[in-house]
Amino acid sequence: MTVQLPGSPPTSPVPALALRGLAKRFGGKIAVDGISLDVPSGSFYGVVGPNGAGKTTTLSMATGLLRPDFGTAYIHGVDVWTKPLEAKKLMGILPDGVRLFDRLTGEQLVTYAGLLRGMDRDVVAQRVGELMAALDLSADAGTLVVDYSAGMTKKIALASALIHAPRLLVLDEPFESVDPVSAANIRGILDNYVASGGTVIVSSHVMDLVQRMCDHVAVVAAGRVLAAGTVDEVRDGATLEDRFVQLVGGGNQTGGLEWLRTF
Ligand SMILES: Nc1ncnc2c1ncn2[C@@H]1O[C@H](COP(=O)(O)OP(=O)(O)OP(=O)(O)O)[C@@H](O)[C@H]1O
Repeated sequence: MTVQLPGSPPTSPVPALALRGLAKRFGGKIAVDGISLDVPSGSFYGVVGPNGAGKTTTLSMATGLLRPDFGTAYIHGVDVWTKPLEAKKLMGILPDGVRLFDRLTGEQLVTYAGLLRGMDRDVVAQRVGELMAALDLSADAGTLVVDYSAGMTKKIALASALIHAPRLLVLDEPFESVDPVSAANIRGILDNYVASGGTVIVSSHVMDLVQRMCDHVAVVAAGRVLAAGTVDEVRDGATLEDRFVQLVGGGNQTGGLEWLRTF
């Protein structure tokens, strides 16, 4: 991946996701401060950054969930904000913290996601069964989503994002609350998906996971891209975690809080 200048069109070959000068302000707070980058087609791309860095805001603008103040996003060359229907067909999204229709059962929710995409009912039924089995949710297919645990909710939302076999998957914190066995299952599904030409973008705080799982990474802080490229380019001989701390700053702020040692 390369960082692009704001305003320049997507390069050839067409990236799976191209961001151009994205910016967003909430009141007096600049959440995203002009982010431009290309995510190559077929890459497994990590987006990392400290809390409040602007990752969710950037991914929301990239996927048509939040209108940018400036800039735009292209999915496989299709402008998300001028051709939203065409762009949305190309992607599956696992948003962070967005409410699901949780009065449906898990099976109904994923079926609904497929039918909303205009898919054939028989194809949907077959894929729902396969997805529930792959994500170890078959036994809870008939349980209301409102009664799912946090990890099960993540998995059913992921199934809903996968049902139409999109070319690009954008997953905000897909492993949060997910147990290690399920996380390994999900990683296996995503690895196969990338191996067959799909593109995955994940945001995560777990550097070790990103280093092992992704081939590209962008480090975002204070609404800007601090570094982006292949994981090996960005970590530059160090671990991704050490490089992250170096880039973002902070580190050992363990002074103070003496009162915590007074019991
Ligand atoms: N709807 C909103 N209204 C006001 N401020 C917001 C809103 N959404 C995000 N922000 C602010 O924008 C900044 C970026 O938030 P964002 O959620 O994009 O960060 P993040 O990198 O995803 O953080 P985290 O890793 O903690 O999930 C933060 O300062 C946050 O408080």
